[in-house]
Amino acid sequence: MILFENVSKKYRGTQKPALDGIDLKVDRGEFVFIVGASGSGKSSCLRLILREDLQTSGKIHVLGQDLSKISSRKVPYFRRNLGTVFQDFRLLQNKTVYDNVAFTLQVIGKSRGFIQEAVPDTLEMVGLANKAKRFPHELSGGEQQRVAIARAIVNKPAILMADEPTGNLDPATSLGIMQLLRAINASGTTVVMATHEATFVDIMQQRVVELSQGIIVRDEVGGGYGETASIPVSDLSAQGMQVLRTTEAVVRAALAPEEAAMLATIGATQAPNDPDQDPTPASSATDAQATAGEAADAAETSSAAVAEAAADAEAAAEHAEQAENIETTEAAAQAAAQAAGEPAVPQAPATAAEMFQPAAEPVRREASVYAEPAPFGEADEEIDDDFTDTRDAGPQAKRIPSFLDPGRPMDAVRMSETGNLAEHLGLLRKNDDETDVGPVR
Ligand SMILES: Nc1ncnc2c1ncn2[C@@H]1O[C@H](COP(=O)(O)OP(=O)(O)OP(=O)(O)O)[C@@H](O)[C@H]1O
Repeated sequence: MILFENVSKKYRGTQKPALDGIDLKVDRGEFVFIVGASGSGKSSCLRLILREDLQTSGKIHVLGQDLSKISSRKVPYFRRNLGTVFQDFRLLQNKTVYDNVAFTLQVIGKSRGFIQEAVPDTLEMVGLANKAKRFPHELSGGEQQRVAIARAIVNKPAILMADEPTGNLDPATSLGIMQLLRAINASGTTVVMATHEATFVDIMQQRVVELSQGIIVRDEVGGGYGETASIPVSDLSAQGMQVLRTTEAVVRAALAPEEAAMLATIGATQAPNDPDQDPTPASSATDAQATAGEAADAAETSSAAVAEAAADAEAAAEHAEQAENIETTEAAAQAAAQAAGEPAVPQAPATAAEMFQPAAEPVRREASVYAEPAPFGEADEEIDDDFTDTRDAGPQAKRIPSFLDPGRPMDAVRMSETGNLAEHLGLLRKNDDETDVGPVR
């Protein structure tokens, strides 16, 4: 689906290439994080995939097309198959939420009937059905990013590219955005996301491609953010470590209600401990009711874990004033407050059960049904790409995210207390002089 062969990119007037001999293959349905310190080449990589720029050498194929052979005239057609989301949302300020999303379809000449159906469906999916008439300045940052995501997916792209989509958002809001991206991926869309958000990368356990000075230094399935892309561990005080751990504990705990709902849904439809099976909706009204009831029960149970994590985070936040080089204190406290007093994910589109139902059948039928994109040029004969296949057979489409795996223990707070999280994050390593100065988590 995306293939880089020995790709280099050198900008005019620069000494070193931004990308230096990159080989990368992304298959249909994958969720890939691209991580790395600032300036490592993440955005350059995304820009090449989008054909916003051309490589200096090497070959790039996306959706079966050799990008260097697509004429400028055909580039807009090519891009119809790619959705893009950026850190700064890039919404049209003088248009309503509805019109921002509809505009994408109007530009490419979709019929009014199609637009009238697709836009509400997509807004429903991102949880903004009731904000269709609002203008961007009337929305929170998280809501604006949801509009941007709706705009990116309304034309059912094969690939969703996200460049630091949570960069301007607080942890709790970011969590909702990540859940949304995960649901979109679960419906079959390939997601490629450049990010500095170590916590989410660690938790989601998807494929991680790490860049350092334009070179891929790691390509790992189910990886974490990695130390070289993170803060220098040696700089962390004990209190700082505690905050770091607690932040992840809070995020995990905040996920718990949804996990519980997911598990209840899965439990109603498939054998436990079988993460390879796709969750499918309940087969009858009775089943659906039972599932909803179980989800509610499970969510209630898990709220205790949320409260516990919140208390833990508040305690950590008190200590964190002394922690140098750590700016996550406020974020941890915010997440704690969210977890303690409000629904765990205030920006989430709906209840946990509703959130995950679209990832199964309804999404494929409605806003996330990814029809075959219209052809935009001659097919590349060299590459036997799966561009025209149906979308729901991707590897991730059949996979439950690993942290929702019923077989995986999920006592995040306990993990935090016992130091297992630190181990998971690689924070127990001593004398690590390989770390790069990256973003503060
Ligand atoms: N248009 C440009 N002209 C010249 N140099 C550029 C240009 N764009 C990027 N670079 C350089 O290429 C290198 C990689 O930049 P890139 O934006 O891809 O990194 P990044 O990993 O996305 O960084 P960040 O996380 O800060 O966004 C950097 O050294 C940057 O200065």
